[in-house]
Amino acid sequence: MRALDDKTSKARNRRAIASWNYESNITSYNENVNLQVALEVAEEQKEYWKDTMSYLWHEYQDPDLKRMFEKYSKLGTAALPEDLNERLLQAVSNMQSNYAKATICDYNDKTKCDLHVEPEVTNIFATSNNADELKHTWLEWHKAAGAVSRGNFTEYVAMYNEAAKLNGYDSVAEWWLGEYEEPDTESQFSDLWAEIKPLYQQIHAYVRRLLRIKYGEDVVSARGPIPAHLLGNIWAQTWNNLEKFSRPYPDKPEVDVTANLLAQNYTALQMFKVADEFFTSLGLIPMPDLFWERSIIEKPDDGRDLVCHASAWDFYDGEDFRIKQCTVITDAFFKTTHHEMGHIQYYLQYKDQPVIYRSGANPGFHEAVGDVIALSVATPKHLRKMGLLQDGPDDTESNINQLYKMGLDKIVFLPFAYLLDLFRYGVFRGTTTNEDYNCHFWQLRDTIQGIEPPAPRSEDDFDAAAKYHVSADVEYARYYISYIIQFQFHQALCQLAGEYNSDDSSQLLSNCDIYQSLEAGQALSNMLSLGSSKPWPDAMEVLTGTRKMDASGVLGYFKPLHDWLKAENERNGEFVGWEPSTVPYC
Ligand SMILES: C=C(C[SeH])C(=O)N1CCC[C@H]1C(=O)O
Ligand SMILES: [Zn+2]
Repeated sequence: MRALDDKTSKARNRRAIASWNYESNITSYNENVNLQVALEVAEEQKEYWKDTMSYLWHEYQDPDLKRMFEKYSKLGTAALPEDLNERLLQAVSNMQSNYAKATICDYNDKTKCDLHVEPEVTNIFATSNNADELKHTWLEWHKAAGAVSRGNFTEYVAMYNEAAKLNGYDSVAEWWLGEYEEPDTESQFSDLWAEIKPLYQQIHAYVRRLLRIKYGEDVVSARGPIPAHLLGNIWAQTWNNLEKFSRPYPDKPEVDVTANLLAQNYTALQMFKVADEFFTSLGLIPMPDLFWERSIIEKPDDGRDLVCHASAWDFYDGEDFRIKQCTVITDAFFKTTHHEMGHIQYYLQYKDQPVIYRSGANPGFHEAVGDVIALSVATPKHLRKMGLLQDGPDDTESNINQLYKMGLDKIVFLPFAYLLDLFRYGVFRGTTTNEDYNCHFWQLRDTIQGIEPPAPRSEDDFDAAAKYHVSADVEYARYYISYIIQFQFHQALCQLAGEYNSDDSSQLLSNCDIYQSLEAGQALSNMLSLGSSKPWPDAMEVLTGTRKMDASGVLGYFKPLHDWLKAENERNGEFVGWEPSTVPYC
């Protein structure tokens, strides 16, 4: 096992270096080297795999050894014959490169056609109140980043499904769901959504009313879905840019730190240093020197093409861990910095595990670590401690405003994250074919998320690929699960930090800040250091004492807001829920 571990560590290290070089500087040379290294490593893995499978590991009694062999037995895409693996890698590389290089023309200045999704398109959606500008930008981005990738996506699905079958799965859908290691994972996901949906419908109805007032009845209907281009985000996945004009108590101060970050001349490096200090205040591991030397934390200004979408990297040598993000000094990026640093902390916590166990207990765990920390950072109490928020009232109205701001990020995100992989499960299983990609995508957006496209859509479009993770082959249920379990983790950590007691209604979970709690830090470390060496319920139990992913955390956290929204929607006679869209999209 030791020898296999070393070989696997070196192989993964080689792959990570080639991928990093390509994604941080997209040239045809770097793209080809990345492809070649991936193919070479796949051939090496095939050799190790034949040798590993020569052992009668199914008979082993030692559960740990058996778990390791079980994980090694999944060869992944390396199971493909080399020519099919090359086609798969090329298809993903084409989509990823297209997404990274995609640019559109500005609405106001038709000669300015160098707008990327980060930072320009993101900034337009954060600041514009011009429905026509937003519609133009939405349509242009979905054409440049989505429709173009339809052919490569179809090739990717075919090759990836071949690999799934060679790994013993009916399709990639079962492979992705298999990463959660429970036979009823798919119904667990659906049951969780059924519990959360009523809360989402309330915030959806409240926001739709205010958008109707702002843009008028003929743009935002009273009983229909909300047009996707009016929600402050190019994918309509989080709506926090609507907080300014829609918070429940507008006369109470807004809780957005962007202005203060800028006023205090925060740099990207300072945001990273502040995030690092929160983790070390819990007794967790500081970012190593190599991290500060090799990370890319701002968009390079040398005109290169690169993948700007934030990412955290493990180079599987126990020393080299990096973040790559095109940081902009905003409230949103302050959160993203903590999110990415949560990945690095997890890598550091399990770096002494066998390589095969150096991953999250399940994919949702990895996405939850940084967000759990950010739940404490985002409290007015903590932001004031950091001098990022003026002193202000700590009354019920302010708490509702705070919960609303959090809800525009966390509640709103859940149906989006859930449907993105419902869509791809259908594609991988063949119930959605390339004749109805866009029709089925918008049926899910309409029925589950209650949003509609700003203009008619057809199969000349392919809007799903305009989302990074679809173009870059990144599974997305991990975020859906993260946004549920992070509240279970937060509750456990807050109790350990003495910041929350379920019997004491005066201590709100949404006002808990675990900063400097060594007890909380130790409990978190005890869970993270396991990596994927144990089934995720064991890891969950170490921190929370429970073995289930359940919605009680998120529903408990937002209960005061849920009650307020119900009363407010009733008071306004607002229709809760939505009728099917009348915009043609099939
Ligand atoms: C920040 C990352 C890198 Se793992 C990310 O992709 N996230 C974090 C929130 C959800 C998802 C997204 O941006 O769509
Ligand atoms: Zn992440």
